[in-house]
Amino acid sequence: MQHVTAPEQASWPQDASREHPSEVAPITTLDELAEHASYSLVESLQCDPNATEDGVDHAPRQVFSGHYVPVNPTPIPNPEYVAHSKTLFRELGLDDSLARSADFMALFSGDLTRVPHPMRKVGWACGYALSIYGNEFYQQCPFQTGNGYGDGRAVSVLEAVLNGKRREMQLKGGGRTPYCRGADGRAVLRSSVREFLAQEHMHALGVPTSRSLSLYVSKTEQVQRPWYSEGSHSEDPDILVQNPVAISTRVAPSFIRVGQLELFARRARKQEHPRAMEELEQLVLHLIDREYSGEIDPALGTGEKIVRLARLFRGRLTSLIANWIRVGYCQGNFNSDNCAAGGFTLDYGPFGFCDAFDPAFQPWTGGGQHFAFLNQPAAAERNFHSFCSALQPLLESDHTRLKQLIDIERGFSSAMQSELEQMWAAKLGLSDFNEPLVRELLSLMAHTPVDYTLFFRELSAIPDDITPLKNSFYTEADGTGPVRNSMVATDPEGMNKRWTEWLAQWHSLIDSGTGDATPRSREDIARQMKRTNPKYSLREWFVVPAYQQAMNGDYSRVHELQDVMTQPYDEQSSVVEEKYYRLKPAQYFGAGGWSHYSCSS
Ligand SMILES: Nc1ncnc2c1ncn2[C@@H]1O[C@H](COP(=O)(O)OP(=O)(O)OP(=O)(O)O)[C@@H](O)[C@H]1O
Ligand SMILES: [Mg+2]
Repeated sequence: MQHVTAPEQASWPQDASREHPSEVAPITTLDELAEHASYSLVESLQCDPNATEDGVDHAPRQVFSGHYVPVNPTPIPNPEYVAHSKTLFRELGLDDSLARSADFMALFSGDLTRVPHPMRKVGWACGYALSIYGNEFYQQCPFQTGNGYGDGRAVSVLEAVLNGKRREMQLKGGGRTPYCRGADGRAVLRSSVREFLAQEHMHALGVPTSRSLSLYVSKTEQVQRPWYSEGSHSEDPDILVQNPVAISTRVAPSFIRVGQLELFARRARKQEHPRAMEELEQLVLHLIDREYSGEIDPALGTGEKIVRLARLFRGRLTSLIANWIRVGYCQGNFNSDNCAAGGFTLDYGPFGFCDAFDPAFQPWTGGGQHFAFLNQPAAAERNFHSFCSALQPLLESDHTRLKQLIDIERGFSSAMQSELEQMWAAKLGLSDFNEPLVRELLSLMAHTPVDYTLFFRELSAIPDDITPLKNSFYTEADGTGPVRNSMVATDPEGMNKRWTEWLAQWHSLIDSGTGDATPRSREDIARQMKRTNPKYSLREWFVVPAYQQAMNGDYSRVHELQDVMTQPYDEQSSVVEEKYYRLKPAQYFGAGGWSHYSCSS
């Protein structure tokens, strides 16, 4: 797990050599991949007793108990290869040729009928509950009970141990499940391209995340989704568009969400059935096994494991949120059902990367301010509350540990604060957090306004005066976008003065080396800052042309973005720089689909 720690250690890009499989020859066939299949979830957890074995279970219904439902994915017809992640293939020990091979493609476009033994011919979907900003919801369930909510279009198809790590592979858009709530179970190419690119970009940024394995599109099946007409500035979509359906496969140690623990805790609390408490405990122990086995000794008793789990998840979650803010990422809809209990980023639907810095940046119109960019620490705290509440029933008779759990929950905001302070210090090349410096910076950044990514990258060169920083300032005086009412428009001289004063203060801090055991040169500091502040981020206005072209069968832009965005800290070529190291053009501010969206699926 990456932590925002001392600047010397703040080297977020993953060490590629660690990801490379050992000398073992890469897997080139599905038969070889099948040898690694190992289904811990279905083997150790409870199946819905009302489920059919063949997984033909595609209509909305209530699932009252059990951790999973066997579900047969619905393949997309006439699948075509769009992309695969070479980086993840290498980590898993898969040969690139597999991605275009017929049987691999069949499996990861939803056809399990021909998979080799011991792969299972049926996938599985899980139920989960929803809390929005810490408040329990039932309304989203068609039965108003919570029993019909969960993986509505996500179907896991494989668990395998590859290169010594257990991974689950989950189709997104794999058709209807009992949790589909009457919807089509599909994902369109647009949203699939977004999620596919974003997952690998986040990994390259050094932010824990689910990963992208593959992306296939149907050449013949399309579905309708609400969207924006060309040039629309409306908040809500104003037209319906036909979109090809696609299946992307994501990979993680598990897909257990905070909402999933909540579902079982709610049942246990209400004693909905005789095995409810046991099912909650099984799920929690399974989570520990899948996500925390390296840090929690299996020999410990359950109570102690639970306390350690809470402490570890708190550490991962606070580090995750600090990393999101470090790279300008807004999840957009950080409910408990989009919060992975393993502490990594999950569900790239409503997300966006900040262009013009705004603490209230929120690309998803349905998300509200509570899930906005700098409110994410507070949203995470609510999810952590939901997480701890779900563990509580298991400690009811163990007062000492219950008290420890409560203390861990209470400590969230100071743990979060400390992660944020280390993150801001690292972004600024400092060893210590300096509150007035950061406060003034955030105010200046918002009021100027500046481009979040460009600003920190320009600053990373440690300029002598503010001239280079101005490359990151939005200056169009056309009264649109972020410039309206900004300092650039209303008080340019005052703005220059404040920036100059701020820069002088920052210079004096980096040159004084406060907090450093051995003083660092400006070159060292700049190097560290450039590994903390990415040069490239996956802005929506880069992704739109990529999915638009992909909808016409041209995937070259997707591949180009994949390439650029998986080396986000590197300078890259001048061609790349010209194209992707840029301020967002004024016409995209406020444009539906480019700056905001209400439908993310
Ligand atoms: N087209 C669809 N058909 C069936 N269920 C859907 C569809 N779109 C979304 N859902 C379900 O609605 C719920 C909320 O949607 P949300 O946008 O969070 O999900 P998502 O992007 O599909 O999910 P995930 O969190 O799995 O990445 C989820 O439980 C999801 O499975
Ligand atoms: Mg979701």
